[in-house]
Amino acid sequence: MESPVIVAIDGPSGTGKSSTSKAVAAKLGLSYLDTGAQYRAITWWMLSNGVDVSDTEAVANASAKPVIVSGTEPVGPTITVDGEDASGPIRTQEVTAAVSAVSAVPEVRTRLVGLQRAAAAAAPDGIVVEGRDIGTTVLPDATLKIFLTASAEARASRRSGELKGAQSVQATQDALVKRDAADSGRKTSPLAKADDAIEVDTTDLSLDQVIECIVTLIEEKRAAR
Ligand SMILES: Nc1ncnc2c1ncn2[C@@H]1O[C@H](COP(=O)(O)OP(=O)(O)OP(=O)(O)O)[C@@H](O)[C@H]1O
Ligand SMILES: Nc1ccn([C@H]2C[C@H](O)[C@@H](COP(=O)(O)O)O2)c(=O)n1
Repeated sequence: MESPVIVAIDGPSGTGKSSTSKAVAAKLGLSYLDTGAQYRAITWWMLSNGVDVSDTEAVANASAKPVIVSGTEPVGPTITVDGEDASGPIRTQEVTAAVSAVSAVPEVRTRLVGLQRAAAAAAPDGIVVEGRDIGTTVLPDATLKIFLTASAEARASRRSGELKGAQSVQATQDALVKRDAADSGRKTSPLAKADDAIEVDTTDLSLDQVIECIVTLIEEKRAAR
């Protein structure tokens, strides 16, 4: 029997990690894990439970409390916090504005990295895991590591399409760049490309082209085993 294939997909915000990872996993019959959703979920719990997210010690002390469960089916990934569906609330502007501060706290990262490694170990045929530190820290022995990039302009224009004009493209771009700087600048496992990751610049590629490129790279890795 073939050993499970583990794919790490990292990169800055809005480069297409979620859309690409879900589609690749669905095409190849693999599980899928959105680790950003887990950082958002713990942030939502902190905000909902009156924890001051700028107080590192308070966040660290509370980090073991929420029960976070991720469903890894790529066509319908789920996330619950203390048994409650969190898929909507974790996408609010309030959570987006606070998530970088919470995810910089080492105790939060230790807790979630444990969940992420457990999910990868439990995936029967393999998994596509997306985030910021998957190739560098969470799954350093992944079969394939991809680092997605795209220009700030392309990423802002993609996100603005989703927000349907609720925010100007420039404001969206400023927020993306600010979050990337915080995620890249933190001490504990910052957003970074692993030395052995393949960089794919998606600025001028359609989503289908990116998906095809990564499926091909996985098939090449499988054939070489
Ligand atoms: N290659 C592409 N061309 C055009 N649009 C794309 C491409 N890839 C993704 N998109 C679109 O860009 C938006 C952001 O994509 P997605 O949510 O997958 O990015 P992400 O890297 O996971 O972002 P985040 O880190 O903020 O969660 C989505 O609307 C998606 O449909
Ligand atoms: N492996 C990860 C995944 C995510 N984060 C943090 C940093 C992001 O700004 C935030 C939200 O992620 P998104 O939903 O935009 O993918 O979560 C991290 O630190 N490490």
